Amino acid sequence: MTDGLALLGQLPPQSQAAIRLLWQILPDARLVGGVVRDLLANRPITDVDMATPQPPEAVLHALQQAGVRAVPTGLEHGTVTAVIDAAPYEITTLRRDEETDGRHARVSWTADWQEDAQRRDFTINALSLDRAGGLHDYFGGQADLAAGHVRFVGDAVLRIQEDALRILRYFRFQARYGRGQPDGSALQAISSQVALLRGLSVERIWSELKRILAGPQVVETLHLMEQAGVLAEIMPGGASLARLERLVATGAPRDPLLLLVALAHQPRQVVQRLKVSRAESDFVQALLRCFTQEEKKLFAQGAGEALDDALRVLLSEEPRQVLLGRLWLAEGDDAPVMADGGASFRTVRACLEALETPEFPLAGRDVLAAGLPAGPQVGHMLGQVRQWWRAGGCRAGRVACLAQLAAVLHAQPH
Ligand SMILES: Nc1ccn([C@@H]2O[C@H](COP(=O)(O)OP(=O)(O)OP(=O)(O)O)[C@@H](O)[C@H]2O)c(=O)n1
Repeated sequence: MTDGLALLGQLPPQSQAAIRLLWQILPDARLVGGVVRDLLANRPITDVDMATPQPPEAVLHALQQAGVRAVPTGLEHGTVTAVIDAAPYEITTLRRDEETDGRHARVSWTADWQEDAQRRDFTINALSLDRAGGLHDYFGGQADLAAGHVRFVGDAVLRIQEDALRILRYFRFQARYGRGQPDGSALQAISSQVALLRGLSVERIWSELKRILAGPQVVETLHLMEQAGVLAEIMPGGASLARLERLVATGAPRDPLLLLVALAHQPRQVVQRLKVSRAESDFVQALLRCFTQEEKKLFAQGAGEALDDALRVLLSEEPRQVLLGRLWLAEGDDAPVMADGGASFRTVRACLEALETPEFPLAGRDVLAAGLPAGPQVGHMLGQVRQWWRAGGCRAGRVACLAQLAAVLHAQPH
């Protein structure tokens, strides 16, 4: 028999020690769900879930007896969270669904591992790993994972009706693990249940969509979502894949927000409706600003001092990631009108990457030290010198800026 821990080599040492301790306290517990899938797929582990045939009160008691902090995070669902070295480990009692309305399930405990596996969404998520290293695979999940098949456990329609988020989870796993011909019956089931997506919170939709957009098989997966009528449901204002495909084909970074802008017809409307975070929304708004005709003309000229100056000025205003993202979008859209079919965009990107972010070298105290009394004119004066600094391609250093400040002050009417 292999030691269960021997398979955990890719986990950080802290998690390995925690699981070792939990297996000492609850020897019949198993690792379940995503952690087993990702261990087998050799992928980074995000969180560790365990299941046990012990009822939650017994789990709570055993952990407390062993001196482990235990929080009853969802006793009615059988979940106790052990906190070890400030990291949470969810331990859930094996469950069977008594009834569900698609959002809330009434559950009862069971000691039957297969029954618990049967209520999970996909075969690749229904695997469990015991302390002795035994892998329990009731529905062929290991073979599906190896073959890149995402299959529902049992009846796909029922699984979706239990929780409509599973429609998006299906595509998330498809984008991450899917290979070859997708399961036709799953797609048919999804098409028939697509209206259930309307009952999901926008936060849950966005969280899944972001992960779909980050998946290696994003293009193929979005095509499936389009065919199944899912994209139309979750993208207000509509979506089309051509621009995103061009972006991916040119080798753009797989940034979910960049891909979202390329995908959505109305990206502003989408980020508003999906209630994305403030930082994400700001990033999208910034990506959507277009380069001016003058900037594009400069880009078309290729590398040189004028381009470096223009890019330095842009960098003094906006984060590098935004500018790079906007360049990728512009390349996809404008390559045909550029004389060299987009080669200059590559040059512009390379120049941008090579430049340091310019920092305006003066602050308010320099204006005060130059003799101006405190007040709104300090900011005004700084602004004037900054404008001069930008007009010169943000090249001037501190000494030159101080000289310019003195000159502007001198020229002021007294
Ligand atoms: N709608 C859902 C959500 C979760 N699960 C089950 O609960 C496990 C844990 O779910 P979650 O932590 O949300 O996702 P993971 O599969 O663990 O994936 P990841 O950790 O990458 O988010 C899943 O593997 C699956 O067995 C399910 O059956 N149906």
